[in-house]
Amino acid sequence: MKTFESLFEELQRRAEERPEGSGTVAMLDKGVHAIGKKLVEEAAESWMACEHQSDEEAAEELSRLLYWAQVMMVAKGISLDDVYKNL
Ligand SMILES: N=c1c2ncn([C@@H]3O[C@H](COP(=O)(O)OP(=O)(O)OP(=O)(O)O)[C@@H](O)[C@H]3O)c2ncn1[C@@H]1O[C@H](COP(=O)(O)O)[C@@H](O)[C@H]1O
Repeated sequence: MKTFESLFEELQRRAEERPEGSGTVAMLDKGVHAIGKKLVEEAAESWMACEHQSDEEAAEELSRLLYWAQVMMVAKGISLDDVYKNL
């Protein structure tokens, strides 16, 4: 199963290798403003799912929120350690 750490490594590899068809690469090219909009959108969808939908749907939305947080980290060059030291 994928973990937070393994997804982050995968996204960093995408940024380095820039494979054809990667949605992550496309969004990294759009930049922080566009990524920020997706981050906020998924945060709102996570909130709504947690209030009004099933636990499974809430978990799905929350997984997307984590993905977009990671895309933002890659875009900004922020490492896992940079984030973890604040936890
Ligand atoms: N975990 C994710 C992931 N979670 C969310 N998303 C993106 O976030 C979007 C949000 O989904 P929604 O259902 O909310 O769709 P939406 O808001 O209607 O989507 P849009 O039409 O606005 O894109 C999805 O369409 C994906 O673009 C993800 N995109 C990629 N990954 C993983 O990231 C890795 C790299 O992916 P690629 O860069 O695409 O190869 C792979 O392991 C993928 O599984």
